[in-house]
Amino acid sequence: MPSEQSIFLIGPMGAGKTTIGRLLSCEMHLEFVDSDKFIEERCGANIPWIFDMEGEVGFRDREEQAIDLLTQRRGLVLATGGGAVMRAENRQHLGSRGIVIYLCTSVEQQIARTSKDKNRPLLQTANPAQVLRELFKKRDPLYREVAHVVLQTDQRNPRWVVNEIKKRIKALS
Ligand SMILES: Nc1ncnc2c1ncn2[C@@H]1O[C@H](COP(=O)(O)OP(=O)(O)O)[C@@H](O)[C@H]1O
Ligand SMILES: O=C(O)C1=C[C@@H](OP(=O)(O)O)[C@@H](O)[C@H](O)C1
Ligand SMILES: [Mg+2]
Repeated sequence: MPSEQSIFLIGPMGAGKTTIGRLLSCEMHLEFVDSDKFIEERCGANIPWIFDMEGEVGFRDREEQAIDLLTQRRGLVLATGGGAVMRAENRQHLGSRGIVIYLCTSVEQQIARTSKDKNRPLLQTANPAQVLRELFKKRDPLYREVAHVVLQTDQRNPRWVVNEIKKRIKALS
């Protein structure tokens, strides 16, 4: 892969985008950016606060700006937020500016990985599994539309996922 190529991780909450992205960037000696962290730093507030004060639309507007800026950078591993694929502009930027990896996972695994974390506003409900199932129905086709590589991560440890991504990227060239 040309060294300046960027890698964009997409997929639902708890798929491991942030965790895998950080590890992958170390292994490949690329810069790592998490779009949620980038938004929080630019805004000076955390994601729950942005959802509270500006609503989901306010967050999505910030996310769209972040995705546009970050996908223009070269040599980056970018972990996106799970809803980034909802806007067509984001899909266009992700799909055309780098290699897009869809990290898939089951709702059961998502619940296991996210239940102790209170920083995902969409999951602070009585029935997060139901929310995740509905989001999956809407978003899975969008993840697949934009992905160059689709990888199932259930029961796979982060090290395995990173190695598999490296293999799959090599196979693309
Ligand atoms: N492949 C994996 N195996 C085991 N635990 C994982 C794996 N991927 C992520 N995790 C754990 O799941 C939680 C959520 O991961 P995170 O990277 O924040 O997901 P995302 O950014 O896709 O929402 C973290 O505690 C992380 O350590
Ligand atoms: O799926 C979503 O709509 C969201 C996913 C979160 O990121 P992770 O996928 O990294 O948890 C974060 O962007 C925000 O809470 C909304
Ligand atoms: Mg994340």
